[in-house]
Amino acid sequence: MATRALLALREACPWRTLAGAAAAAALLWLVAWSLEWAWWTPRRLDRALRAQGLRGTRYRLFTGDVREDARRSREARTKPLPLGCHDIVPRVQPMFHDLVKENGKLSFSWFGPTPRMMIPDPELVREILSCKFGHFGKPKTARVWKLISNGLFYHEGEKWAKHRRILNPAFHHEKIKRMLPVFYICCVEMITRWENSMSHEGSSEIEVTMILYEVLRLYPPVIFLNRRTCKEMELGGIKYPAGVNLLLPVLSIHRDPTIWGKDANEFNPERFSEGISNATKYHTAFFPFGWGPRICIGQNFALLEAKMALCTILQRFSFELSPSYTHAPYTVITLHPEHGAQVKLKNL
Ligand code: HEM
Repeated sequence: MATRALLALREACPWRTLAGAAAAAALLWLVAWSLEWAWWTPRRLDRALRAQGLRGTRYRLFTGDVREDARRSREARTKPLPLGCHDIVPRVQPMFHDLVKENGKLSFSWFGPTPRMMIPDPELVREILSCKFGHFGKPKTARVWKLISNGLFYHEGEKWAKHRRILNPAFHHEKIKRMLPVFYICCVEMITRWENSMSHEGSSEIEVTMILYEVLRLYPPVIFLNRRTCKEMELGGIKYPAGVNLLLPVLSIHRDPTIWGKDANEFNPERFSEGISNATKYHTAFFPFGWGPRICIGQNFALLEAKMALCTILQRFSFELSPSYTHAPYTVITLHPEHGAQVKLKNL
């Protein structure tokens, strides 16, 4: 009776049957895709890494270690560091610090459903960053995450753009086009002033450069670089399957005592007295601007600007840290002081 009624209904409106079948197929596809993305792929990658003797954290469904990482960072940020302490990894990257303590230097954690392998060896870092064929590409943001973030931030972004256009007409592209020649003249003037001051000051550039290098070693603005294997790749005798994130820990390599010596956590610009390549036996142990084909295109500009600023201040003022300064380095995209860096200037 019921079957007959159903058949009668289907005959009356066949498009409903088709729509129902399409919805069921889409649902099935979504379930299969989610299972593959959040469960089977992480399980397969986890097995492949552990089979080669690598150790790491246990995979947690969907989030991996992201929530635990955030919790440890919040906890670490409650405690500032003593003044002059440059051992900042436990505060800035508590999750990676604990990972290495528990599982050794060559270990992995989970960034969502993707394993994130730590590569602490500067020679391997060089191999990864020098690759020109895209086998170790920069990881792309997942499409799902892009959709979510576009949805979340679309209105804010639109408001921000309007605000910029209304309140600050300098952001209009016509204005920027007209500003370019002036910007060019300013740069030429800045370089000429720099060259003149260097011809008078003699060796002071080499002092300032060494200081900047040492600051970039202990406090690199970019504390790690990320790459992703796009196919199975062998590195240091280990086979990494496609889809593994490789974390190149700039901050940890820059202060590793096996590379920099016992004074790795001390501020000693002298170590750069014979240039970067002679500061350690590893050429790529110092890479605040990255390395290889994707090296920072702004590094010379950034260094020149910092040297100019430092030289201009040092010629006119002496300065010391203000008593209100708290040593609390932390990262929001880049590494910087959580409560600012207050200094007291005195006219020379
Ligand atoms: C102290 C200042 C700076 C530091 C520490 C720094 C650091 C870096 C690092 C580590 C990378 C490589 C990222 C990677 O390989 O994944 C990079 C890339 C880049 N930087 Fe900088 N940077 C600085 C200043 C600048 C400035 C002033 C500019 C522009 C004028 C700039 C423009 C770029 C661009 C466009 C890239 C991307 C290059 C590419 O992917 O091919 N940077 N930067």
